Amino acid sequence: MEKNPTWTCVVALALCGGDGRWLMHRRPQNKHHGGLWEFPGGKVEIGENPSLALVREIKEELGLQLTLEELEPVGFAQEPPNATTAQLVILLYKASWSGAPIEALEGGAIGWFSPAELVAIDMPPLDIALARGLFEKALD
Ligand SMILES: Nc1nc2c([nH]c(=O)n2[C@H]2C[C@H](O)[C@@H](COP(=O)(O)OP(=O)(O)OP(=O)(O)O)O2)c(=O)[nH]1
Repeated sequence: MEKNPTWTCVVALALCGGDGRWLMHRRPQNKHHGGLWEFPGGKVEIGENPSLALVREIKEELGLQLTLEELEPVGFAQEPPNATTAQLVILLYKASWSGAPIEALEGGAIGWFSPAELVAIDMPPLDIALARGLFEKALD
């Protein structure tokens, strides 16, 4: 069996506001995938629980204190195996938000999008698959 021990686990959040729009974060220009819109989140650290990693990332990036109970796993996407770089595996969770306005605390920008708008913005390849899976029923 071929083994790929170098994959990287990323956790990401699909956050739905009270008006049915979803939050996306625009990556700072100087980063990998700079300028593209992504679900907020980040890399899971070695030995870290994925849901706890997402709670940590969202606190750092958006200043929101989510609880584990609020996070619903809704899908995942993974890069094809690749001999030269670590394969990304993204776990997507869903939560709702109707509290105070949110800002991007670590650079970049945030935006709120309807499902139809969200699937049309510029995103990294894995996010296109995640967004389509998330809104499969809504877009039919
Ligand atoms: N947070 C997040 N990252 C994503 C998404 N889609 C996607 O391809 N990625 C990639 C970008 C990054 O390479 C990696 C997440 O790492 P990160 O959010 O901690 O970003 P980072 O700036 O620390 O990563 P990097 O500079 O090392 O690339 O996953 C997404 O929807 N959300």
